[in-house]
Amino acid sequence: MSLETHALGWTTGRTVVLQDISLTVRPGETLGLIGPNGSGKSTLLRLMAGLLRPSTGHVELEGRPLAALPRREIAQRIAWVAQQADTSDRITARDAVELGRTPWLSANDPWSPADDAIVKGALGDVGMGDLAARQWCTLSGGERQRVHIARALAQRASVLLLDEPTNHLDVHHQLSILSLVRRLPLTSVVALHDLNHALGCDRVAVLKAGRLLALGPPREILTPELMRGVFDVCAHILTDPADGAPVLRIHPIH
Ligand SMILES: Nc1ncnc2c1ncn2[C@@H]1O[C@H](COP(=O)(O)OP(=O)(O)OP(=O)(O)O)[C@@H](O)[C@H]1O
Repeated sequence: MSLETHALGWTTGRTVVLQDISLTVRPGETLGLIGPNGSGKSTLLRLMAGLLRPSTGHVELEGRPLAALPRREIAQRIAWVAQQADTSDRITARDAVELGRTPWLSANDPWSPADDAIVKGALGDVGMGDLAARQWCTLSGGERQRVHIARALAQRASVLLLDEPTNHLDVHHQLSILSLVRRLPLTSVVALHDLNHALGCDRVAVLKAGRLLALGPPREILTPELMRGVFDVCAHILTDPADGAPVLRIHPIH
């Protein structure tokens, strides 16, 4: 399912946070969203998710304006994993993942064994099957993050929007979650700080000060010049002699 932004902008008070963002997320691709702190990544994701109303421009889902779609349909099509989301409710990990099925339930479509299977599968996909019965408040930050991702997977949406999903995760789970996202037959947009993770995306979009600076395959976009201009670092791509994979070496300019 394609997701497009057309001249999208968001202003709060006198601050222009995002300006003139036009891009197409292609069906099935994983698009990495990168940029320095405060460049507008979360704001762009929230606009794409329909959680914020654009000040200018609009978002289209499969050619239809997001603003014209009913909330329930948006929830069936777009799953969103926030950077930080918490709850003080007394719920288990499984309860949290079951919330992902909400957009699909109705009086005519009550909870069924198929929903149980989807929830179980999603918990297993993020390696949380063994902790399904644990109370939310007893989970570590990384375990909570994995449950959030499982909740989004259980939603069975066609578009997955993730805001720094590797936050709190140990290196094993960072890699397994990102490779899971890449393998899923979904259209995904992932805000990332680790540029080596961005190298694994189909394409990257680079934001700076609320503007889209570049969009394309990571090896073409992440040039030493761009990395210096956007992130104020020296960086170049090396090739791992073991398997030929690209690796970004990053160091300070001075
Ligand atoms: N509600 C708001 N009111 C005022 N300023 C805001 C608001 N929301 C976002 N901003 C500002 O907009 C800018 C972009 O914020 P955003 O969270 O989108 O950036 P980001 O690229 O996701 O940053 P980070 O990498 O630090 O998570 C920041 O300067 C932020 O302070």
